[in-house]
Amino acid sequence: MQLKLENHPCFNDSARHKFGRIHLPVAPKCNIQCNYCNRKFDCMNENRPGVSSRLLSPGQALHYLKQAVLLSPNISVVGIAGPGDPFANSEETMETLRLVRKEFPEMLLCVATNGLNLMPFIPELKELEVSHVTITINAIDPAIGAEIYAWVRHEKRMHRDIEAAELLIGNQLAALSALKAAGITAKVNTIIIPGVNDRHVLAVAEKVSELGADILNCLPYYNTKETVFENIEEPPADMVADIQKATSAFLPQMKHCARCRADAVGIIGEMNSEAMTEKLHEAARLPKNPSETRPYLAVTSLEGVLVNQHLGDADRFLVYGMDPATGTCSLIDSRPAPKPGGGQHRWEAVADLIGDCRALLCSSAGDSPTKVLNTKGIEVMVLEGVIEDAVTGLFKGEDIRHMTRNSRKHACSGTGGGCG
Ligand SMILES: C[S@@+](CC[C@H](N)C(=O)[O-])C[C@H]1O[C@@H](n2cnc3c(N)ncnc32)[C@H](O)[C@@H]1O
Ligand code: SF4
Ligand code: SF4
Repeated sequence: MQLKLENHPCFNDSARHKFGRIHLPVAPKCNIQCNYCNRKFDCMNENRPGVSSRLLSPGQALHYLKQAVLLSPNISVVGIAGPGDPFANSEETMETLRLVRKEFPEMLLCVATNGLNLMPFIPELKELEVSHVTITINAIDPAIGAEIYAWVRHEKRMHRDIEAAELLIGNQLAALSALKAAGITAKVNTIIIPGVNDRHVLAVAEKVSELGADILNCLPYYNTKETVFENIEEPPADMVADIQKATSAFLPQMKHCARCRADAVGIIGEMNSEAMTEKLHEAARLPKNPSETRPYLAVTSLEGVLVNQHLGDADRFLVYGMDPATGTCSLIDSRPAPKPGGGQHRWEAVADLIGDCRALLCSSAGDSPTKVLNTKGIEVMVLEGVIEDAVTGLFKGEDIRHMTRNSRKHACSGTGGGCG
């Protein structure tokens, strides 16, 4: 199938009023922290990068896409742009791209990334005919990069200061060259941050043009609360225009970027419609794999109010269901746990016991039971808090990462979403 590359509304100015894009919010985590990005808040009226009203699994995303194209048949591009970084969630990202490519052979595929972990995936992106990739490159000088990035986490190691910026910039530039070698159209996003990199954008443009970038998107930084840069003013329009003019000596410019949400859908610049938002929320309420029928959630709890018991200590599993008519959750069963001992067999018995549950919620769990339950299709979610809040949130497809115990370890596994 010949893809119609000219129909991408972000890369082709003349296509933007005719064709729409859809962002599938399947990538919540990020592997770096930009000092201007906060993905914690979502307000449906807020149109900024890094926010998404729901998160989807790859299966849910495919279901949503099928509904979305019925409502908006002019969608020509499926993109993954967060809410975090596609390649900090590489399994979910690649699985989503595979599912979409299989079901929609004519669709343009697009990803927007910080580029840190892009390189290993370029061969498969090429194979899947992902035609457009955006890398956000805000600096090529590590001293300036060190002011923009609080930290970078790569291959299980944390990096800070100049070392972090050097690693990130090195990987970004190498990935850009590799994208071009693979024949993929590459856009570079550079966020203009007054007093930080505004005098450096020209140098970025020159370097990325040398490496073969196809188009540059110099977009104004958006002032966002609860970020390191929250006291920096947004750049005035004339600063943005001057930078775009100067950098056009090196590269064609994208000037109509709307700094979209990670769940943006439809024509660029228009708000998501209510009907579309309802489809997104509906998809998020489905089981992670929508073709599975596992209607319940299992919980371990000492007293039946809080998720507060280690899986290994559970003497019974509380099973919760949701009444789709009323949207209310209730306890439907309490199932005695198999007796301790028996190693692997005990966990297999637990998996059978709660085989109608899509996930087990507990305050901690060992690697071995987690593995057995995962293999049987039951997700083990380690979290703490009120049972009712957790199960209602999960059944409704809401973001409950504030309850997960891992979320307290790394600031950037917070909520939210956006693209480039
Ligand atoms: C939310 S990110 C998701 C994709 C990927 N993590 C990245 O950074 O390219 C999408 C785009 O939004 C931009 N962005 C995030 N917060 C922003 C802000 N406060 N102002 C302007 N652009 C922002 C990012 O720099 C990136 O170009
Ligand atoms: S999601 Fe994108 S913009 Fe936000 S911290 Fe990660 S890389 Fe930076
Ligand atoms: S954020 Fe900019 S590049 Fe990304 S989809 Fe919106 S308009 Fe296109």
